[in-house]
Formats: sequence, C-alpha cells, structure tokens
Amino acid sequence: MSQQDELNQQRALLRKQLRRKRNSLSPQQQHAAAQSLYRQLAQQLVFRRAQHLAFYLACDGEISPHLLLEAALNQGKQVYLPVIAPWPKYKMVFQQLLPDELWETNSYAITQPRWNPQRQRPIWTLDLLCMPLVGFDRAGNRLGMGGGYYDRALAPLIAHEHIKMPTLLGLAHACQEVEQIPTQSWDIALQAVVTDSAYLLLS
Ligand SMILES: Nc1nc2c(c(=O)[nH]1)N(C=O)[C@@H](CNc1ccc(C(=O)N[C@@H](CCC(=O)O)C(=O)O)cc1)CN2
Ligand SMILES: Nc1ncnc2c1ncn2[C@@H]1O[C@H](COP(=O)(O)OP(=O)(O)OP(=O)(O)O)[C@@H](O)[C@H]1O
Repeated sequence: MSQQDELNQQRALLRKQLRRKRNSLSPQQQHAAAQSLYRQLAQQLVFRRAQHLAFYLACDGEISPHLLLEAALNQGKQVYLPVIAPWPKYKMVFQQLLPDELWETNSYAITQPRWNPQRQRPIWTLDLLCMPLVGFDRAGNRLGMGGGYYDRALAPLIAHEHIKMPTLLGLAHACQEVEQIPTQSWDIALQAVVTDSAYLLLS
C-alpha cells in the first residue's frame, strides 16, 4: 500500500470515529453547544467587523452556527451558504442567503439554497469563512467530510496569494479535538478553531 493510501485510510478511520462521536450528542447537548459557540464568537472582532460571512446548515451532528447566522442577518450583514454546483463534480460555491430563499437538496441530502449564479460571491471576497469540522488538532489541521470541497474551493486562493483573504475559522464541538490529524499536501490550515468551550488561536 502506498503512503498516500495509508494516510487516506487513517483519515477515513478517524473521520468515522469522530462523526460517530458528534452524532452521539443529545439534542440538549447540541442546543447548549450552539449557545456556547455563539458566546465564543459573537464578541470577537473577526465577527463584528465582517460584512460578508459564510456559515453552513448543521447536519450529521455538526455544531450549529445558526445563532451566529441569525445575529449576522439581524445586524444587516450578508450571509452565504455553501452550495454544491450541478457541475463539475466537487465544485462548491458560496451563495448569499436571502429572506425569500428557495431550497433544494444536494446529492448528500443536505438542504442548500437553490442554485443562482447571480447571488454567488467569489470566496476571496468573503470576510469570514466558518467551516464545519469533523476533527481538528492544535496546529490548525482540519478533517472534513472527505469530499475535499472546502480544500478545492480554497486552493486557487492559496495558489494565487490573494491580497484579500477571508479569515478561516473551523467550528467544532470540543470533543472533536485530537492529538494530531494526519495531513495531506493540499490541506489548508485554519486561523482559529471555535468550539463550545474555547476560541483557539492557531500558529
Ligand atoms: N453542513 C454542511 N454542509 C456542507 C458540507 C459540510 O461538511 N457540512 N460540505 C463540506 O464539504 C459539503 C457537503 N460535503 C459532503 C461531503 C461528503 C459527504 C459524504 O461523503 N457522505 C457520505 C459518506 C460517503 C458516501 O457514501 O458518499 C455519508 O454521509 O456517509 C457528505 C457531505 C457542502 N455542504
Ligand atoms: N486542492 C485539491 N485538488 C484536487 N483534489 C483535491 C484537492 N483537495 C482535496 N482533493 C481530493 O479530495 C479528497 C478528499 O480530501 P480530504 O480528505 O482532504 O477531505 P476533507 O478535508 O476531509 O474534506 P472537505 O475539504 O470537504 O472538508 C482527496 O482524496 C483528494 O483526492
């Protein structure tokens, strides 16, 4: 087995364990975690200063950023959600959420705004990008669902060294921290991880 295969296998195993862990949280624990997450992030300058913010609709036991999303909308900020493109495969864009939103279900059975190119915003023009994590470590390495959607969406941004970049935040339950995430060459490190118990600034 190649080194790459071994790494993928390790990541797949870790993904399975950590997804099981977050899915075992009770509705009460999830509710409390969402409130704590809000308290950790709402007062931070990165949130207060941001005008264009990307969140996600929690599924699969993910920590829910819905309170932050609602606060952002109430403060007149623009909010975006990830939308999987009809084509090509593995393309994901960020589309503005509107009050009269029309929804669709993507190939993973996740609800997303109905595809509308006029409301999509290039990733490098976002101020804050909150990514759902399956796992993370203290070095800022992340483990996602395994589709590589965020990695691919961020890749051009890293390659061209844009002057403007969104602040990259990972959101997770504190119980999703591990000692070390086995990393891939294309992985993009986070600037901070926000959990229900801390705002972890990373190196
Ligand atoms: N809330 C939320 N929305 C999101 C993401 C996310 O991680 N969280 N995504 C971030 O990327 C995209 C969806 N990515 C996904 C990538 C892989 C799988 C997945 O592999 N699911 C299968 C396992 C493999 C399979 O059978 O195909 C599963 O559910 O078991 C699901 C979603 C877009 N929207
Ligand atoms: N920049 C990229 N260019 C091409 N392929 C990529 C890129 N990033 C990731 N991939 C592909 O996506 C697959 C999944 O990547 P990875 O395990 O890093 O996903 P993840 O970080 O868990 O998921 P996500 O980024 O969706 O949160 C990899 O096996 C790889 O083939």
